[in-house]
Amino acid sequence: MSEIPETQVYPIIWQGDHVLLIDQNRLPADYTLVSISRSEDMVTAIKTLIVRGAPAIGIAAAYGLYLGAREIPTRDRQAFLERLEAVAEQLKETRPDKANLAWAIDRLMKKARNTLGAVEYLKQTLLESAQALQQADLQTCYAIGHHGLQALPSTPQQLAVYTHCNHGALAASGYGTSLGVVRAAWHQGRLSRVYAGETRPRLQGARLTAWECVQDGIPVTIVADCMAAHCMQQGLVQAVLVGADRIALNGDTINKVGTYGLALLAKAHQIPFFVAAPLATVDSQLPSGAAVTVEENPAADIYQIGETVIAPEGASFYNPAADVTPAELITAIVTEQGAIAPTELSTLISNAS
Ligand SMILES: CSC[C@@H](O)[C@@H](O)C(=O)COP(=O)(O)O
Repeated sequence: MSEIPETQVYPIIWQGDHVLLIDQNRLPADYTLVSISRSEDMVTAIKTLIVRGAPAIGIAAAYGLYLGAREIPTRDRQAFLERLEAVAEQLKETRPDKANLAWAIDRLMKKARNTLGAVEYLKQTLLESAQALQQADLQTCYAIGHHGLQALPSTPQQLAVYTHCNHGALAASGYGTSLGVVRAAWHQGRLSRVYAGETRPRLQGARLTAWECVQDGIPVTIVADCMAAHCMQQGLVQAVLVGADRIALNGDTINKVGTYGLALLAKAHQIPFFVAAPLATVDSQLPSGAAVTVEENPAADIYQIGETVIAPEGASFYNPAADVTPAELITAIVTEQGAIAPTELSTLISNAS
């Protein structure tokens, strides 16, 4: 693997007895750290998108579980595990679309149940497990960056890529999934520019992806979402890179609303469309995306921008958080184990488990 450049952005920082989160709602205007000492505050931070992006949410929730465990006074192991289960459920309900959330919580709960010893020891084990998860995710992001770089079209020598939402360092433990591929390409001289779709309504592309690119000196052009087709038609981009909230076993991918439209456009313009995500984002209980229902976000996201109302009274609003991209529109899914065709995913998962 080529040398891994350092990234300066770590959205979740364990500070000895509490967690610091970069407040992603305030970027890029303000770089503010929010201190989280209680599980309940982590629940709020995830629900309000202070921390966001599927892998980052998984890690934040893992720390949230430890913070919740710390608050449980009993020394009785069974009673402790029962109360911990309730904390786990509360965390899992925060943003259920994100596969990494249940994945992380289930892993820690299994660890707690299978660890022998006193309650205090279980608590310490939960903290160490959350930290290990965070470290492993960073390595995963580096591996995704490496494999994604190999999967990019070999010509032209320098590519411009189109991205949607934010799947960068801010959305993981650092470095990023799809934006990890961007970083790897940039450091290998294979990237000319990122076209960051602004990603209405919450503007994660304009606010967060563009901010990360600027921090790293990566040339970035922000476009409104409605300009994607035009950019492709004009030959401005040679690949589309997105992340994933959840991937079904057949490769159907649930991600920020707008992803499906981009996949259709990429196919129409014969541009490769890559999904980059850790295997933790694959839901082994989900055979396909056919029956998936997605979260809906508040109507206010649509009828106002900041504090300004932009829509007439009397209109109604529809604000799905995500959409489903059928596997046949995806050129490759880039995981920490390599870039594969969506049809190869179920075999990879059964070999990994
Ligand atoms: C590496 S993050 C992958 C996805 O979670 C990402 O693409 C995305 O859609 C994030 O949505 P968000 O609603 O901002 O959490």
